[in-house]
Amino acid sequence: MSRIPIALTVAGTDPTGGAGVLADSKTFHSRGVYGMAAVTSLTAQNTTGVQDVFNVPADFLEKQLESIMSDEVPHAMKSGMVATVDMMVVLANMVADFKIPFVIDPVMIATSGDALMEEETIEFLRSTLVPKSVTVTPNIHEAEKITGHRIRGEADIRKVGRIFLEELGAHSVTIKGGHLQGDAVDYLFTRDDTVILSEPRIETQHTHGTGCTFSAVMTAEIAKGKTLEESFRLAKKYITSAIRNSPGIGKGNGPVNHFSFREEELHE
Ligand SMILES: Nc1ncnc2c1ncn2[C@@H]1O[C@H](COP(=O)(O)OP(=O)(O)OP(=O)(O)O)[C@@H](O)[C@H]1O
Ligand SMILES: Cc1ncc(COP(=O)(O)O)c(N)n1
Repeated sequence: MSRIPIALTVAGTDPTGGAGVLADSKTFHSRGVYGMAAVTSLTAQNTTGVQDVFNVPADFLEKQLESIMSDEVPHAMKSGMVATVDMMVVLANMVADFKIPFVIDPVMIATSGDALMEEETIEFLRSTLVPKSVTVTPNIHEAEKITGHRIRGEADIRKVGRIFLEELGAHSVTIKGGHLQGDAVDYLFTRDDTVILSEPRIETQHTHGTGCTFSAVMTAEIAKGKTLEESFRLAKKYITSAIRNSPGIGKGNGPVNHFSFREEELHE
C-alpha cells in the first residue's frame, strides 16, 4: 500500500515533452503525486507538428496495464491519445475491472491540426468509455465531434453539456473553451451543478499540451481525494500560470511551463 497518491496516464508520447505522457508525468510530479504511464502510441512530433505515429499493438498496451495493476493499483487515472478501437477496448475492460476514478481527455487532433485518433474510435469513446469516466474533458472541437452538435457560444456549450449528461450517460463533463474567442472560459457540468471558470485570454502561440496538462492536474487532484469541483478549480489556476510562464521552447506552438504554478497563487 503506497504512502503517496498515485496517478496513471494511458496516452501517447511526444518526444519534445510538451504533450502526452511526458507532460502528464511532469504535471503529476509537480502536484506531489507519483506518476505511472502506459504508452499507447509513439509519435515523432515537435512544436511544429506531427511527423509520424506508431501505434503500440493493443495486446502490448494490455501487458503494460497488467504489469501495473498486478503490482500497485493507482488512485486515479486518465487517458489521452488512444488512437485505435482495439486499444480503447483494452482500456474499457481495465476500467471496468478496477473501477479507478477515470478522467478521459478525448484527444483527437494536435494543436498543429494533425489527426491523433482514427475516426471510428469516436463512436466507441462515446458509447463505452464516456459512461465509465468521472469526467471527460473535451475542447470545443472534441465536444462537437462527440455530440454532433455545433458550438458557437455559451448556449451551445450548455446544450452540449446536457447531451453528455442526459444522452451519453456521463457522470460529468468539463468543456474547455480555450478555442473560442474572448476570455478563456471553461465549464464543469455535473448532475447537480454547473461551475464556470473564466480567465483573461493570454496572447501566445505556446499552447501545445494545454489539454493534456489540464486533465493531468484534475487526475492528480482526484488521486489525492479532492472533489471534482476542487480539481477543476485547481486545474484552471495551474494551466493559466503554465501558459503565462511558457518557456519559449521550439520553432512552433511551444509547450507550457509545468512548474510555474505555486499554491500561493490561489490566495492572491
Ligand atoms: N490563450 C489562452 N489563454 C488562457 N487560457 C487558455 C488559452 N488557451 C487555452 N487556455 C486554457 O487552457 C485549457 C485547455 O484548453 P483548450 O481549449 O486549449 O484545450 P485543448 O484544445 O484540449 O488543448 P490543446 O490545445 O493542448 O489540444 C483550458 O483551461 C483553456 O481555457
Ligand atoms: C502524444 C500526444 N498526445 C496529445 C496531444 C495533444 O496535445 P496538443 O493538442 O496540445 O498538441 C499531442 N500533440 N500528442
